Amino acid sequence: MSEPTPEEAFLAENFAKLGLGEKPLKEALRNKKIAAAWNEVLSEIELPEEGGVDAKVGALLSALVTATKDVGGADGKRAFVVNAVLEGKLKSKAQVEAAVKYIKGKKGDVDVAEFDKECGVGIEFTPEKLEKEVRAYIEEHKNTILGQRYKAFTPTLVTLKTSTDLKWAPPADLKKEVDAQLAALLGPKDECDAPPKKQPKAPAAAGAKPVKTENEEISKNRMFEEGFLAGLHRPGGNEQIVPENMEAHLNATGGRVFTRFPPEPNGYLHIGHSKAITINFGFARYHGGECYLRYDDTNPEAEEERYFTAIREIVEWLGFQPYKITYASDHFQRLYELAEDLIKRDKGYICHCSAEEVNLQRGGKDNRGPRFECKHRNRPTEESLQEFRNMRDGKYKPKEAMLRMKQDMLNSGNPQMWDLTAYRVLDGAPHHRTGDEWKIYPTYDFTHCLCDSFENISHSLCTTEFINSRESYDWLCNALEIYRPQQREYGRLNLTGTIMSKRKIAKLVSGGYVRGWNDPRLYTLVAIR
Ligand SMILES: NC(=O)CC[C@H](N)C(=O)O
Repeated sequence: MSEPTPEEAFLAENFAKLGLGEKPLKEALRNKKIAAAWNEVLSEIELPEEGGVDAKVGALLSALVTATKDVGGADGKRAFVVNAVLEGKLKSKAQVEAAVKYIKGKKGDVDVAEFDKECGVGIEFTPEKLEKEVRAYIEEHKNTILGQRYKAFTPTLVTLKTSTDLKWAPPADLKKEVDAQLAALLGPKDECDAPPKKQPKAPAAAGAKPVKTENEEISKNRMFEEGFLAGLHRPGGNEQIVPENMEAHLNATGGRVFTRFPPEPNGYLHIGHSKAITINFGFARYHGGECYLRYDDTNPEAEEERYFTAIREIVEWLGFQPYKITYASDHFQRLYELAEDLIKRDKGYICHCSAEEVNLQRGGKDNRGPRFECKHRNRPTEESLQEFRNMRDGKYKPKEAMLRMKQDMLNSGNPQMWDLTAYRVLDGAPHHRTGDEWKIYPTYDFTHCLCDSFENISHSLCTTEFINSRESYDWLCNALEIYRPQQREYGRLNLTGTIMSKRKIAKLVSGGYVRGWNDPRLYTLVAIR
C-alpha cells in the first residue's frame, strides 16, 4: 500500500472526527469531485476532537457534500449550510435536502428568515403534535382511505412527507404514527387486504404427476366469487356527502348493480379490452344488474363512425348485450351547465396560461419544484363565468383559454388534484354527433365521473392507471353535490410481444406496417374473430 497523500490524510483525520468510517472515506476518495468538495468544506471549519461531534452531523454533511459536488461553494452559501448543520439548526436529511435546494435556487446572499422557513428550522415535533397532525390529515381524507384501505398507507405517507409540515418530523416516528392510526381506523386486515394468493408450487420430484381430483369443477363465475370483484361494496354502500342523493340513486336503480364499459371511439378494441368488457358486463350480469355501453366521445379529432359500429359488434360477439348505448356527447348540455355551476361555487376558473406555464405551476419540468397557483385562480367568479361564456361563443382560439378546476394545488401530493383542465377550446373536425354546435369540449377528468353519476352507475370499474384519478373523480362529484358513484380499479391485461394500445395500433395501420386493423399479427378482437 502506498503512503496516503497529504490530502488523503487530511480527509481521513476529519472523517474520524465526524465519526464516518472506512467505507465513506473510500467512497469519497474514489470520486474526485466529492473529495474536492469535502476538502473545501473541511478547510473552512474547525472540528472538535474525535467524539466531540454529534453522530448525525457526519451523515448530514456527507449528504450535503454529495448533493453540492457540482455546484461548489455557491458563493459562500454552502458554508452557511455547513454551519447550520454544526449548530444543530438542521437536524434531518430532509432539512439538508431543502437547504441544498434553497442555495441552488437563491440568487445573492442567504436570507436567514427565508432559509429557516424553507428548511423547517425550529419546527419541533413532540409525539402529541405528530399524533394530532397525522390525525387531522387522516380525518380529512377518510373516505378515500376507507376505500383504499391498507393500500392507502404508502400514498398517505408520501403525501405527508412531501406536501405538509410533517416532512420535518423524524421519518421513523412518522411512519409508526401513520401505521398506528390506519390500523385504528381500518381494524384488522381482512381478505380484501390479503396479497394475491401464491400459485401452489409444481411438484419438485422428477416424474411426479400433479394430483388431479376427480369431479373437480370450476365455477364459471369464479372471477366474481373471489378476489377483487368479490370484495366490492354492495349498491348503496358508497358513502355520499349529500345522503339524499343516495336515496334518489337507489330509487332509480332499484338497488341493482349498474356498470358501464366506456371506450373512446378512436380505434378497434384489442385483447386487453376483452378483460374490461368481461369485468364490466360480467359483474353486472352476475349480480342481476345492467351494463351500459357508453362511447366516451369527447375528442372529435380522433373519432370515426366505423369504430362505433365495430365496438358494438365486438361486445355482442363476446356474448354481452348492452343495457343501453349512450354517448358522453348525449350529456354535453348538462355538462356545460354543471361547469357553470362549478364556477358559481367558486370551484372553477378560466385560465389563460400556456401549457408550459401550467407545467411550471405543477412543479416544473419533472414536477419536483415548489408548486404555485396561477394569477387567474383568484379572479372574481363573475369574470370567470363571463369568460366561460366567451369560450362557448367562440371568442377564443384553442389554447387561449380553458376552464380549470379549483382543487388543491399546494397541499395535495396527487397530481390529479393540481387544478386539472375541465374544458378546452377545439376548432378541428366537427363532432360526429353534435357537428359544430360546440366549440368547447369537456375533458375526460370532467366528463367521466359526471356521466357515471347521470347514469346512476353503482360501480365504475377501470384499470389501475386511474388510481390517482379516483380522488379527482370524488372531488368533482362532491364539489357539485351530486350522486357519487364508486370508482374501483383492476389490473389491466397486458401481453408482451404485441402492441396493446389503440393509438399505437392506429399508427401501425395508417403507416401501412400491417394489412389493416384485422391483421392477425395484431391482437385486436376483429383480428382474433
Ligand atoms: N374510467 C375508464 O374506464 C377509462 C375510460 C376511457 N374512456 C378509456 O378508454 O381509457
